[in-house]
Amino acid sequence: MKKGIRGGGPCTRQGSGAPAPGSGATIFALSSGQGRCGIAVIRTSGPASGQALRSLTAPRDLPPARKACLRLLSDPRSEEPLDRALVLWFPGPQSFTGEDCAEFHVHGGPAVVSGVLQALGESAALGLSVPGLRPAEAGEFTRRAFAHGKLSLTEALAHVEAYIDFGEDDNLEEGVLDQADSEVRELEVALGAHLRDARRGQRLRSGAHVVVAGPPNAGKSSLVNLLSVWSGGGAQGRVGRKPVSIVSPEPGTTRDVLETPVDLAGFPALLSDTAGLREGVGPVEQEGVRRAQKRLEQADLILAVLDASDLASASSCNFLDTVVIPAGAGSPNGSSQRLLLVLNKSDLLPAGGPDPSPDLPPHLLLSCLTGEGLDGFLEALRKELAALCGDPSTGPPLLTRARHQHHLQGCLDALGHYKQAKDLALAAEALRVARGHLTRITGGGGTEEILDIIFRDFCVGK
Ligand SMILES: Nc1nc2c(ncn2[C@@H]2O[C@H](COP(=O)(O)OP(=O)(O)OP(=O)(O)O)[C@@H](O)[C@H]2O)c(=O)[nH]1
Ligand SMILES: [K+]
Ligand SMILES: [Mg+2]
Repeated sequence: MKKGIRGGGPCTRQGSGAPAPGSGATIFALSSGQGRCGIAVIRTSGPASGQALRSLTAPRDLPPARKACLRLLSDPRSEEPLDRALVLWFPGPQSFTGEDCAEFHVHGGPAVVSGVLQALGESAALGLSVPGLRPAEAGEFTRRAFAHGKLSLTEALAHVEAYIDFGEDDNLEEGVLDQADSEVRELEVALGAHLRDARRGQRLRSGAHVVVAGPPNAGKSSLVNLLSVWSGGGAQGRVGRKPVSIVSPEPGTTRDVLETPVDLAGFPALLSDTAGLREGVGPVEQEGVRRAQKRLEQADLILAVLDASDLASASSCNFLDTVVIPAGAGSPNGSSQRLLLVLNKSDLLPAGGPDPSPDLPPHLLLSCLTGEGLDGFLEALRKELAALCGDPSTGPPLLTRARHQHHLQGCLDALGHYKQAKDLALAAEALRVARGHLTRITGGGGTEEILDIIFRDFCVGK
């Protein structure tokens, strides 16, 4: 029954000459197998389907939607009876193609079938009451179904396979390939987005890397301690954690990277305090600066801290130029590193005075000393983390399992092979591999569903 795929030969990946979908014409075709069978199904698709149905069953009205009714079919021109048949009316968009469709289930003898097909064709030729009715091109029903979004990707792949396996007769479903190409492109985009989500899922499980950086004495360690206490529940009245970093008025207090696991608004994070970034210092502090810079590169989120009352200093300007501005303009390595700019020590500014830095990139004013601006800062932080980790309550489903990631990547690779395949057999094989990966993610059901489609639409193996 199954012939297996063909290699090379005339079977190249070229589209059929079938008209573009949605050209407005109403098409008809025998959609069950040719030859002797108990019941033959003749389908129409397009705006004149209702009229076609009425003209063959005159003087009766359209049957109720999607209900099989027994009707006497007769030739609209000669009024000669053709057959007693079951007819079905599928008003679009709830139909196979998405357009108005009609089905005639006639007794399968060749005389009856050709009589009905002829009647449909003649009614068009005579321009009786059914304008624009013509025989369907090969694959045209499927193409229309695609055009109206009626075929899922799995179905599309099944159609392509069916074409390879069974399409050696005249009923070539070539048009389906163009559609499969565009479906594959869409799928590639969607898979790429899901794979990027995979990193977000990892962050959600193991914590985002949040690195506090800035020039010396900006108040980085003060902010780390504040967050650490707050995340320990201090702000909610529970017992706070002990401060972890040494705070002092002496610039260059923090010399090493200090890590604290914290829970920020429900998001796990690894918070790193770092040495103040400056040049021209002794070897120990220099090493601290080197480590700070290394840690910055690994950050998912940079909390950039400046002293709001010291924005014009060389170290502030240098930090803005080398860290803040480049991150704002999109990180150099194209990663999804984010940055939140905090102007600390707002208590040192004149009360209610103008923003000291209207020219800076978007920023928040905060005082670690008085707690002023803390709520706004925490809310901004929560948003950043939600963007990084994916908000489980609102975001897209996260890929948290490595197995999913593996199969998505496998599918994406196979789609790449599909696009490069010069030969239809290789293209189909790539699609099989791609679909195999997908069904392993979605779990079961795939093969049965696909066989269903093959048998329904291609009437193979009756
Ligand atoms: N007025 C005021 N002083 C602050 C504020 N935050 C921190 N300070 C003070 O600023 C000084 C430096 O604070 P740190 O937290 O040690 O600053 P740092 O950025 O970690 O400094 P280094 O580790 O030396 O780079 C300390 O004396 C803090 O008490 C604030 O919001 N307002
Ligand atoms: K300090
Ligand atoms: Mg410090």
